[in-house]
Amino acid sequence: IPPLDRCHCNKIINVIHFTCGPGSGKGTQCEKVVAKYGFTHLSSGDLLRAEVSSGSERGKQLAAIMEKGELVPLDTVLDMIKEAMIAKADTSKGFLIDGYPREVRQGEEFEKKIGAPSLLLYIDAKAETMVKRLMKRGETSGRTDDNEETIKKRLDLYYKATEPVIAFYEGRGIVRKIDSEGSVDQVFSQVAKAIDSLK
Ligand SMILES: Nc1nc2c(ncn2[C@@H]2O[C@H](COP(=O)(O)OP(=O)(O)O)[C@@H](O)[C@H]2O)c(=O)[nH]1
Ligand SMILES: Nc1ncnc2c1ncn2[C@@H]1O[C@H](COP(=O)(O)OP(=O)(O)O)[C@@H](O)[C@H]1O
Ligand SMILES: [Mg+2]
Repeated sequence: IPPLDRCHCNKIINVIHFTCGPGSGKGTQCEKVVAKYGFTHLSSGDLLRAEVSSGSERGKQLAAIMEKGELVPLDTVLDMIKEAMIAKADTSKGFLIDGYPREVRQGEEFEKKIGAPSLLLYIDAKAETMVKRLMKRGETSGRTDDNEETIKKRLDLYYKATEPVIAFYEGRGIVRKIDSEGSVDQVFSQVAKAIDSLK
């Protein structure tokens, strides 16, 4: 995929990363942000699951990694996001990148190849809250990674690889920490306040 040419880069406005734990409510909150602000929601997990359901050879390799709760190769997920952003660059009001970065070097690569984020939203949820929500979601999601064993691995990976991302961006003053222990609407009002602070 060609690097983002200058004109596309100029159009990549307002990149907001949603970087928080599995089951913290990223997907739920992104849906509400899209409804209110019209941003383009790109979920790394959804892009990967689409590749898996295409039945491609690459999809099979990705499925094997995802069901173990491990990270897929950086270039794979970054290229998917970049491709999706280029496709929408001309009309997008801003990008909500859900589930990326999941480790510091993903953030660094994103900035090299696409651009710097304006905001990093971090929903702070207790481990037991995330487990409870994912187990509940697993009853209907049909996802191969919403089971007790994989959830535990995803949480371990989150604390080891993803939480350092928050500290990495904290230094730049673009992190907004959201308390997850309220209702979906209470969480969303904090998310909206953080986005409104961008204006
Ligand atoms: N009780 C409760 N459940 C929530 C809340 N936000 C999301 N959920 C549920 O928790 C599960 C995980 O939410 P999701 O948005 O998929 O989180 P993600 O894994 O971070 O993308 C889903 O079943 C949601 O319906 C919340 O604020 N309160
Ligand atoms: N940025 C990423 N880097 C590497 N792997 C990823 C990334 N985003 C998603 N994945 C893979 O897809 C799986 C599901 O991600 P996602 O749908 O964001 O989960 P959730 O919404 O439950 O937090 C992850 O456990 C991981 O295997
Ligand atoms: Mg999600």
